Amino acid sequence: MLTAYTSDEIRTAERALMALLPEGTLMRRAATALAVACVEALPRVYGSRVVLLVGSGDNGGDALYAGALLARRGARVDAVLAGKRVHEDGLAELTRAGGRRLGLSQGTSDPAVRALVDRADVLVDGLVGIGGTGALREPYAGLARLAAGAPGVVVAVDVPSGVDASTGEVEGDAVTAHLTVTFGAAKAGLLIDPGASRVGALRVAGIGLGPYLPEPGVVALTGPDVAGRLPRPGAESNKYRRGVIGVVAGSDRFTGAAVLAVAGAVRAGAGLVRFAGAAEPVRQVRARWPEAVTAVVSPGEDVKDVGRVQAWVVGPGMGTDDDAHALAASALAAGVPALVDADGLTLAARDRSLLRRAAPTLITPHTGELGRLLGVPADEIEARRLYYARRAAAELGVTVLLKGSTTLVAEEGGPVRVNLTGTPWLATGGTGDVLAGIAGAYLAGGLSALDAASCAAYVHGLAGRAAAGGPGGGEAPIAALDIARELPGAIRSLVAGG
Ligand SMILES: NC(=O)C1=CN([C@@H]2O[C@H](COP(=O)(O)OP(=O)(O)OC[C@H]3O[C@@H](n4cnc5c(N)ncnc54)[C@H](O)[C@@H]3O)[C@@H](O)[C@H]2O)[C@@H](O)CC1
Ligand SMILES: [K+]
Repeated sequence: MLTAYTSDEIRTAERALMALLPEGTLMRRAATALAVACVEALPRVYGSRVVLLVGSGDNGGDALYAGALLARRGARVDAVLAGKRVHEDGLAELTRAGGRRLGLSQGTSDPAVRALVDRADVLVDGLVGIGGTGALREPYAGLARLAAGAPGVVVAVDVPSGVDASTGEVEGDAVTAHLTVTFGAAKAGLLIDPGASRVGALRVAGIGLGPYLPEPGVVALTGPDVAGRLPRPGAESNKYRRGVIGVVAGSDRFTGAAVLAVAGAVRAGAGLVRFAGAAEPVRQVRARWPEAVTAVVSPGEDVKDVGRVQAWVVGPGMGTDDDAHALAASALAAGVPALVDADGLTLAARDRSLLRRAAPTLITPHTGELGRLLGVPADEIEARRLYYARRAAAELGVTVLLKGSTTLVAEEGGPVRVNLTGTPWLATGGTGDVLAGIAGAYLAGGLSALDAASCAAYVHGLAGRAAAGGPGGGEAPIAALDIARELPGAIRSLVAGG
């Protein structure tokens, strides 16, 4: 499991470790790791051009010491000093190694600065790290904008400047890096969008913090973590033991959501899928998925009559009228785990009592749906994903899988799980319905809501990548059913450790 921390947690651990080491040891460790990363990013060090954007704190100090190491190996190193202060020992070290310095007396539009940035093979962002607060101020903001047009490799020191290391929030301008070398442990903000998309490749450089770190507030499951959690049939299994999932989805107007949710459930390995809905989606599910047991439910009928179910998925494409409400309410009245998605969430935004259940409840909103549930604009949720995922879990008393650029799974009192698989091509209609089916199958298979949600997001992301990828490399658009098709292969390779 990958663990990630806030700036304060990192600082506390650093202080504890620093107290035991000679002064400057940690910075030298950090700078060495940074220099190694720069060396690896360059075709050759000797004669290459390295430009350091140096802020006034220790983040700038790291850049200066790393610059000194690169200068000693024959790189031409220029430091652009952006702050009112500078790490004096670091600057002295760079100067001794033959590096040069440039002030910003003429501001960030200084042609000399622009020329340096334009010709840099590697641009090192040492403006701010975990000491950054709020939006980048000038002249740092101007340098971040300049870095955006840099033709060379942009390497961020600890954190891309402008990204909140604790949350991933980005208030103003921020550096977009090709590579981020972060020290001691991952920071939560490097894993969560919008910050995560500024990070590029992430390298965690050990500096010995491990024993001093607290329980993490943010974690990410790795392949083996997911493989070890997935329900797997044993010799004693039968379809009922493996988990019967009930799906309430689709309507006479929207039939595709029903087919897709059932596809996810079947392909994720549910023992049995029971589908309950209006006549037209039932017809379509039957035609596409003969494995599913279907029942037409007329308005006013109770879904409990369709047979035994170990977890319900309620919502995709079911509509939001009174009949849909009654149907959702009858499924959610069951004392088994339930997943509420899509139209089910719109219904719950109007009538929160739908989510007040004794059995585990997992909701799978995108930012718009969560916005309606919490009464907050969607773009506000997009900007502060970690905060709102946690808040929703606490306020609604449910497990929350917040979909989007980085999927988060939050439950009150525990660390938030970030999903690291996926591809931007997944942002297309119907993929959420497949995800609901997968997570529902895992709930029915006995996983907790937290594990069902995070394992489903992981395999859904893997299958999405497989669907988008081709034999020649690169990625192409995908359709939601492609994800269901790729699920068995994705799960097979995951379980095999591939
Ligand atoms: N503490 C330690 O033991 C270690 C720290 N290291 C480095 O030290 C960094 C933290 O150093 P600092 O605590 O000095 O903090 P930073 O260097 O991250 O930033 C603080 C400086 O940036 C300015 N600043 C903050 N927010 C700003 C904004 N929005 N716009 C413009 N300027 C802003 C502050 O006025 C202050 O001068 C880490 O990220 C890491 O790079 C590493 O050397 C490893 C060891
Ligand atoms: K930085």
